[in-house]
Amino acid sequence: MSADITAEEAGISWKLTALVDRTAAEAALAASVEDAWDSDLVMSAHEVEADRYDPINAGLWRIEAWYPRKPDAALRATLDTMFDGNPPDFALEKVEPEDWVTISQQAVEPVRAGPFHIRTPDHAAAPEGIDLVIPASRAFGTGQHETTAGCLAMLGWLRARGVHPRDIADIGTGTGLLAIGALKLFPTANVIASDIDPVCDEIVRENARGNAVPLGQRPGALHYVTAPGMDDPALRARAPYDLLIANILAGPLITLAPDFARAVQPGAHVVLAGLLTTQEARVTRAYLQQGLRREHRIVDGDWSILCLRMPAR
Ligand SMILES: C[S@@+](CC[C@H](N)C(=O)[O-])C[C@H]1O[C@@H](n2cnc3c(N)ncnc32)[C@H](O)[C@@H]1O
Repeated sequence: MSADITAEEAGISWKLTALVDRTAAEAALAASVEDAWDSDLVMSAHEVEADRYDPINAGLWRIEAWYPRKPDAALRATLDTMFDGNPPDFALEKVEPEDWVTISQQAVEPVRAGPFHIRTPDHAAAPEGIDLVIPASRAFGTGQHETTAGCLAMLGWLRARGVHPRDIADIGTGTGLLAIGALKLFPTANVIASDIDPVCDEIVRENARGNAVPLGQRPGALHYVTAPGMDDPALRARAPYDLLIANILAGPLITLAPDFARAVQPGAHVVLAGLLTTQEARVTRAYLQQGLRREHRIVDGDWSILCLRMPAR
């Protein structure tokens, strides 16, 4: 690293780990969403399962958190908020930069999710199922993750119930997989996909071409924009949507609830993912407060995938 590049710019981050009881873990998760999620700390918590390597800590919760800078006063203040002035002793580990997305996508095996079969170009098409081809890339969304697979399964569930959306938005599209899947299921829909990360622009376009999905602003085509949340003229102009999909994270999903509710029409479905089962109640509450109703949920491991609906007039 050269002297004038900061550790953060070089991609170095710090991982914090601690074991706490369930009450402390749940209070910290709640605070991470409601009070401090806009800090740079990203946190998850999982109950420690009893196994032969760790029988003693079974029942405790392992908190894992990542911070993009060397731990500082701002981090201490955030942890004080999360743990009500009494944070546990965190073990600290420096994490060297790696292209985690690409690494996690190497050697990915084909996945079945709802009516879809997702594979890389190295694998053969399956004899049945809607074939989606997504090569490894620097964006999230190969179908391997529970949240992506759950969203695809939720699209299949909607289709099986006779839902035929015409105006679809996929917010936080990553590789574009959900938007492309939506177009395969609903081939005459207007589909717009967006991501806050500019790297997705080229990747979504390549994946659209690789799956014979036309790009453009007409029915049956995919339009892509780089934007945070709904903050883009094209996203606003195409509203109201009758299907909005967002696989992001619990904190942003809660913050975006009013924007999403404003962007959908009566009777519209909203598919949300990126939330742990422990975060489901808080995310659901944010959307119920905006007038939506619960329609369906899929739970896969620690992850919940929600389908909510704006009541028809
Ligand atoms: C978990 S990935 C999901 C990718 C893909 N939709 C899938 O289901 O696999 C979340 C994506 O949301 C994007 N994202 C995060 N916050 C966002 C925001 N406020 N607005 C738009 N995109 C966001 C990230 O850059 C990332 O690509």
